[in-house]
This record gives sequence, structure tokens and C-alpha cells, in this order.
Amino acid sequence: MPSLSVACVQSTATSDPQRNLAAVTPLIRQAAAGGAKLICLPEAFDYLNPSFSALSDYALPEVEHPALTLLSHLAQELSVWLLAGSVSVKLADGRMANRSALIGPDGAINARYDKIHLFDVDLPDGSRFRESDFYRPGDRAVVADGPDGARIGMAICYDVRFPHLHRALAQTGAQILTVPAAFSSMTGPLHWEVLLRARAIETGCFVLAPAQCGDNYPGRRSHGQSLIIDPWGRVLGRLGDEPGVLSASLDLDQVAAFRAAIPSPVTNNPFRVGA
Ligand SMILES: O=C(O)CNC(=O)[C@H](CS)NC(=O)CCC(=O)C(=O)O
Repeated sequence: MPSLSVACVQSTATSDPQRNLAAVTPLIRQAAAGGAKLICLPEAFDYLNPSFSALSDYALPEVEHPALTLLSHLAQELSVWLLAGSVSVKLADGRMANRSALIGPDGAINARYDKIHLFDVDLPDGSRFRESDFYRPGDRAVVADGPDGARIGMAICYDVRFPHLHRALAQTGAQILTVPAAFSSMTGPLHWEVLLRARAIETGCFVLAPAQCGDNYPGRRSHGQSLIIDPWGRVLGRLGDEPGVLSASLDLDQVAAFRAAIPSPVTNNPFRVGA
């Protein structure tokens, strides 16, 4: 199988969506000019705001969403697949979903995934997140068809802490896991890379992890360090703390080769837990 060229865009979302979209557009163009066929953006790349009412006012249904409309046009113009890492979508019941959308070169949303595990935590540095105050959690894991027949398992940010989700994606046929993120700068240094490499190794998948970086709003900083990882857990590339593009070439045959060598991703021995 020929290799698949992919890229991750790293950026800083603020509460100014026009500015955020203007910042990612040249990075998407740069990735496409470099030959990437699948270009992945971070979680909430278009908008971050600590105010529920501001976010709720910004969120729109999929068909009217400015960020999805822009990416749909860019996907067609550049003839690439784009992963809108996530955007806030207004649902029919008035609530919101933190939704990842995979857009094909025809501009259509080929797959959508609503974040299942919402970030409700109290961190030791005093920061408190209650993502479930904002969003309705998803209840469905998604493996989508991507470029060159690649099978893509979709996750978002805090989902990375739930190994069974990724195992289910791998056992449903995923070869690539996408984990767009706005990882916190408190948890990032210890957890981000370790969790992502573990998910790659234990599933035998490639992992694409486009991340937010920098200062989003006063009191919130994102960890950056976008990563592309192979099934052996090898880091194929990484970014630092600044916006940019990370590209890599994936040999998808490595997925089956890894699982043939080390079958743990597809081994399910029944057991009971006892004293
Ligand atoms: O709020 C939005 O609009 C978009 N959502 C996010 O940025 C979410 C919830 S605050 N961030 C994470 O899940 C970080 C997880 C993390 O940092 C960890 O697991 O340690």
C-alpha cells in the first residue's frame, strides 16, 4: 500500500472566531502544499470561551456553522480530507455537542463524532472545568472511512484517558486514531505524550494528535506538543509551543504488521476478577 501523507495543524483559539479561522487557513494551505491528503485541526480550533452564554450564542447547527462551512470550501479547493478536530454544534434540543467532523474532498461531512467523555475535573492548581455544563455527551463511538480507504477511529482530548474506547475503535477496524485536543498546561507535561503513546501501542494504531497551544484566555493555557505516533509508539514528529504544521507519511501496512507481531490489541481472553 502506498504511504498516506497526513498533517496536524497546531493553533491557539481565542474568543474571536474570525481571527481563529484566519489563523488556521494559511496553515491548512501550507499542509496541503506539502502534499498532505488528511489534515487534522485541534479540538475547538475555531472558538474557546469560558462563558457558557457566549459559547451558546456562537454555536450553530452543522449546516450553518461558519467553521464547518470554511473547511468544506477548503477541502474542495485543495482536494484534501479535513478533520475539524471539534466545533460546538447546536443540537435540535437546544443543547450543544463538542463534535469532531471528517470532511471529504467533496466538501461533505463524511463522519461525525460527539465527545463522549466530558472534562469535569478539579485540578490541583485550582483550575476547575465542568465541560458537561456546556455539552451533551455523545453515546456512540465512530470508525470512519478516510483517504485511500484508511479507517479512522475518532476521539477528542479527554477521551484519550479512556483506553477501552480506543480498544473498541481498533477492534472495529481503526488503523488511525485521531485525538484532537486543547490539553491543559497543568496535566499536559506529565500525561499528554504518555497517554497518546500508550493508546498507539495498545491498539496498534497510528495516532494523530493536533493540539491547541498558547494562551487562550486569561487563566487558560494549552499544552501544545502536537504529535504523530506510529503503532510501535514511535514519535514520528512533534511540535512545540507555537502554532504550526506537523507532517508525516504513514505506511498503513504497519498496523497489520504490528498486530501480527504483537497480537495484544486484538486478544480478548475472558477472565473473572476475584479475591
Ligand atoms: O471547552 C471547550 O469549548 C472545548 N473543550 C475543551 O477544551 C476540553 C474541555 S475544557 N478540554 C479537554 O478535554 C482537556 C483535557 C485535559 O487537559 C486532560 O485530560 O488533562
